[in-house]
Amino acid sequence: MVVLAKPAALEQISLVRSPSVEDNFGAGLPVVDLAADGAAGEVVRACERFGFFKVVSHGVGEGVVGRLEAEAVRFFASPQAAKDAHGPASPFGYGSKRIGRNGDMGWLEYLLLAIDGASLSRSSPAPSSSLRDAANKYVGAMRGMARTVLEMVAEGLGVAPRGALADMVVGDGAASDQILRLNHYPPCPPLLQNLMPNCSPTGFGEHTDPQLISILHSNSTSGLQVALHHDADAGDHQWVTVPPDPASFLVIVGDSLQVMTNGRMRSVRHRVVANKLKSRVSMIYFGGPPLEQRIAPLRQLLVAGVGDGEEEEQSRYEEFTWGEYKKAAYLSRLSDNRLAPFHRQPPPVANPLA
Ligand SMILES: C=C1C[C@]23C[C@@]1(O)CC[C@H]2[C@@]12CC[C@H](O)[C@@](C)(C(=O)O1)[C@H]2[C@@H]3C(=O)O
Ligand SMILES: O=C(O)CCC(=O)C(=O)O
Ligand SMILES: [Fe+2]
Repeated sequence: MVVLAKPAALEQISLVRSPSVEDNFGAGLPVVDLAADGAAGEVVRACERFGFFKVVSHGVGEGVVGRLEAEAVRFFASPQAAKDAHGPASPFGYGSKRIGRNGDMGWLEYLLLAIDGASLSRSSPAPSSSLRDAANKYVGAMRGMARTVLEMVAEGLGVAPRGALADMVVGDGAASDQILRLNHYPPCPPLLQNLMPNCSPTGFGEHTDPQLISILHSNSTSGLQVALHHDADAGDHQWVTVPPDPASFLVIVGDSLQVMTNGRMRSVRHRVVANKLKSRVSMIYFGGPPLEQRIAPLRQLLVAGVGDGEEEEQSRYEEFTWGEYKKAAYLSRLSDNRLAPFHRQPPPVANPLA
């Protein structure tokens, strides 16, 4: 028997089947033109069916994106010692391979930056003033897009006021919990390709994002896969590659939005597989509410369509605050189903024979 040993650099990083063109999302990829009439309905449909969508006509200038991406590339290309000076990530700062503090590993390096209001937090310093300036402009653009999308979610669901969700994340007075993440996935090491040509290292293991929404941009290197929904929780899912498009963004539904819509919208499981030939660089804005925000279904969704004498829809989740959920999330492994402990048991069905 021939036993193939993984290259040492990849120890503890799981391998997955290398994606092929057949795994690509084809014409069914949900795309929303944010400037089109009826966009709010399209946003809701995509979030309910897939838990994510691609955004075009977003109005974010190429320069804003290009400048931060160039800063990220420059930072990741700097000497290891210079990068390590900004780490280890705990959770903010520079991290390499280690994701979170519970043993998850990936073929990537990253910079996790806290956001305070409309700009980077002074308490988790950026590596340079030029990166900070570029990141602040980018964060401004992401906050604008988060507002537009969350207002469309409210409008499309018939929830008033339009700002009910958006204000939690980007409201003027809200001490919301936002994060900016810059990821760099080097190409798969040639040694592994020679040994196991059909396998690729996991860049970022499968997970759902805990916040309300995430807005993701990547360069033109593929790697992101989403689990097609039907029974993702039961482990019965198909990984589909989302073709990269640097001119667009992806909006991803997070666990908190799933709860606030009482499960109508589903947080989508996603992962990144390292590319065989090229580096992938991604930049993600995570929009979470203030720590004390109650995460529970929006009342108007529970009573919508309830007639006289009818009972309103029950929440499918135990109540919690974002602070409580975040604490539990950061104690969990990446692939855990973080909402499972908060699911309410369905009420017992009355026994007709009793
Ligand atoms: C393993 C982990 C990394 C993570 C915190 C966690 O314990 C579980 C959730 C992970 C995640 C996924 C989305 C974002 O990338 C992230 C910053 C977040 O808020 O939750 C990461 C966390 C992290 O990398 O620290
Ligand atoms: O890098 C990517 O494309 C996705 C990363 C991701 O899912 C995350 O940082 O939560
Ligand atoms: Fe994610």
